[in-house]
Amino acid sequence: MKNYSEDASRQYHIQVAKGEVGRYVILPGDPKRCAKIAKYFDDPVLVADNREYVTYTGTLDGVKVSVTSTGIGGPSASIAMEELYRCGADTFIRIGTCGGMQTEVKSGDVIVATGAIRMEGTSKEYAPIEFPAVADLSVTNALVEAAKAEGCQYHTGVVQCKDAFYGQHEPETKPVSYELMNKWEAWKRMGCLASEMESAALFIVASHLRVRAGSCFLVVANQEREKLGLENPVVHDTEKAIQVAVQAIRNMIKADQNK
Ligand SMILES: O=P(O)(O)O[C@H]1O[C@H](CO)[C@@H](O)[C@H]1O
Ligand SMILES: O=c1cc[nH]c(=O)[nH]1
Repeated sequence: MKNYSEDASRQYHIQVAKGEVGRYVILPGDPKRCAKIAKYFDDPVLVADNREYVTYTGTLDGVKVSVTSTGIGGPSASIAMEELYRCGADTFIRIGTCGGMQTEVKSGDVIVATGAIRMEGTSKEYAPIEFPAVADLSVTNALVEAAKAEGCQYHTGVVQCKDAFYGQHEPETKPVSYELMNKWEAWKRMGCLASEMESAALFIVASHLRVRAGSCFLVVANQEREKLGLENPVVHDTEKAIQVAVQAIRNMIKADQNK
């Protein structure tokens, strides 16, 4: 593909060059989360800061690792993964925030996604809707092992992805969100744990590129608990979920070294 970047050695959006990232990359949505994640690396260096894409590279257990923010939604997340892949990355862990959907999913809990509902647009430009958005098994196992080791309250299962954040939170005010309102009940009955915005696109792009991807999230709040009058504080501290993602990368490094 033609590279539109002024500096042709750098990817157009993330402004990273080949070799500047490790094969293991943590993907938060929020660019401000990158510095918090890089603090867990040895010798972290800011590689690039362009648009919503902030990248740091350092090491974990002597192995080169990176963090790149993806911004909000599938379009920018897919760009991050495609360009990071061109720079040498092949193992990705998204660490995000989500809204709980099952009553047992509480604010502050951690979710590890095993798959994602493709109610967003980006993944449909990569694969027919029949192809499932599934997390890589080795990354998912590494995340579960990490969640156990970190001693957090965690859940594993399917998450839902959409493009309209306010379609999730105020569907009754948005006529075209009727489809989402109806399907929301079906997803809940099928056990869908939480809603967020990037994993479906990331899992499908990962399948397309034949790379490994998984996701973990902090549950910020749960609108279903709110509706039932159950306790539902808002939690913003992503530190525990970050620690799970970092430990999962360490687990992946170890597993890959023992192959
Ligand atoms: O906290 P991040 O990683 O951005 O993830 C969630 O938060 C944003 C919406 O507030 C969406 O990107 C959603 O997926
Ligand atoms: O409810 C929520 C919280 C975070 N992110 C989402 O997409 N939804």
